[in-house]
Amino acid sequence: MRQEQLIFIPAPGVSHLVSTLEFANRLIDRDDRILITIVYMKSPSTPLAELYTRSIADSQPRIQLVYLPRVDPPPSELLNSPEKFIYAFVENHVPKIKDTVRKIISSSSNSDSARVAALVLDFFCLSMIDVGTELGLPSYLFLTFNAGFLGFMLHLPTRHNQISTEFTDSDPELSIPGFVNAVPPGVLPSSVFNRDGYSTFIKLAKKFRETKGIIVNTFTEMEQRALDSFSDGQTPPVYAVGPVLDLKGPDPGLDQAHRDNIMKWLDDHPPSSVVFLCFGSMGSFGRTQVKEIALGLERSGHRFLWALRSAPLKDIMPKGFLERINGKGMICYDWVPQVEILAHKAIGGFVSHCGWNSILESLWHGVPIVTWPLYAEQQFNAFWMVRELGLAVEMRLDYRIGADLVMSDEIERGIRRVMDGDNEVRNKVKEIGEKARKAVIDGGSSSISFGHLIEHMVRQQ
Ligand SMILES: O=c1ccn([C@@H]2O[C@H](COP(=O)(O)OP(=O)(O)O[C@H]3O[C@H](CO)[C@@H](O)[C@H](O)[C@H]3O)[C@@H](O)[C@H]2O)c(=O)[nH]1
Repeated sequence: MRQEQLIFIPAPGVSHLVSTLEFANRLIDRDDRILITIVYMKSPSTPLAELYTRSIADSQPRIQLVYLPRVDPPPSELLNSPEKFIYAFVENHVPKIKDTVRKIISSSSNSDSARVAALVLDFFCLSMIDVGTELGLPSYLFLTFNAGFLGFMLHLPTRHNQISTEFTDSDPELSIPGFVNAVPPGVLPSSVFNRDGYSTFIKLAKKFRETKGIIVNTFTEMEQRALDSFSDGQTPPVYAVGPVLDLKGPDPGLDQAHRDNIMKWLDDHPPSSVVFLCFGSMGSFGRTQVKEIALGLERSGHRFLWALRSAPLKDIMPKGFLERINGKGMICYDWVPQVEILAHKAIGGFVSHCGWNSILESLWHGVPIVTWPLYAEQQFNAFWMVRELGLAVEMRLDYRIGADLVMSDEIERGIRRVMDGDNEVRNKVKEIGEKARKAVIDGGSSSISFGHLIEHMVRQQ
């Protein structure tokens, strides 16, 4: 049996790795011929991502991890800017590693018993498609975002042909094939309002159609309309293979006592009575916003589990807050086992920044979200879930980190809306969660799509 090697080039953040590595595992489970090489970019700022990637590679002999040598990082003023991060990564970092990646791929020799079949690229690494082309290898995009966002990316070059400058707040709403509603510019990623960020988006968007296929972490039952719009004869085949979730969570080193403490606390509360607040791998707030959240939580009267993810801020909490919430609320200053928490029956709602993994994990467990997007494509995701799919309730759709404060009364209203609101969204979320589980089992839509993808990837040469 000839082995088929796939070379994955993921972005180094944990939230991109979590679905990418789970996808790699599923490919291996599905097909004995497949071997996977992960080309890993070490970064001192992502120790958890490295630990997680190592643990996956250690547990699966058919996944090989190749570390790229460190290169000088892009200037920190670019890396730390939400508008310029994509420009910094794509235009400054990726070019510095291209040669090494080319060498790694070239040295992954083809033989009678094994061949390199394809590259699997993250959105942020899509310009590596040039390396694939030089070496005569097909490239696939593994998109860690949703099909709605894919629709936006595929539409960008059309918009660019008419208006070739970055977006502005006064731009008209966008009409995108496959969308019910026009898209207000306020929900687009902040990078597209910046000249450099916009040019990077256009560059990447043009590459989408050069891929051999686009793999999306979604499922047909949820995003049928958007997915149908890609059968336009111009878009490469799109494979909806999700939800691709690691239900154990991307945190192999998490302290067991911390985990147990949270789970024990949840065990003491009635079903669907606790609202969970967590803002992804990087989301945190300044002191004044933290105080408003505390006030909003208290006024809502609901039990809560709040992943605050910053040093204990006892001095800025409202006076007497920590004593008053005793027993009714739990604040965690550290990473929490989010997937396990969402699976707990005590959780009744989720205040989320709308990262795509968080959304999928929440739907999977039938927990409705109230939207509080912060950066990246999260505003778009909030719009998509609330306005297009009716699968979340709105606190904010277009909030951006560092913008105005979200005041306690708005937070209180948002929490009440998700915890006490009518059951329409909750029921829809439960239903779609069941459909998600069916999609990935044998004969389900994503499982079938997965099969087509493997055929395409390993039989096409
Ligand atoms: O305390 C925590 C915080 C996060 N997580 C997990 O970390 C992942 C976070 O992923 P996601 O919800 O997608 O959020 P981000 O970390 O913000 O993800 C980035 O990557 C996503 C996928 O590409 C994008 O949708 C987001 O906008 C982008 O910010 C999820 O698996 C969470 O379960 C935990 O387990 N515990």
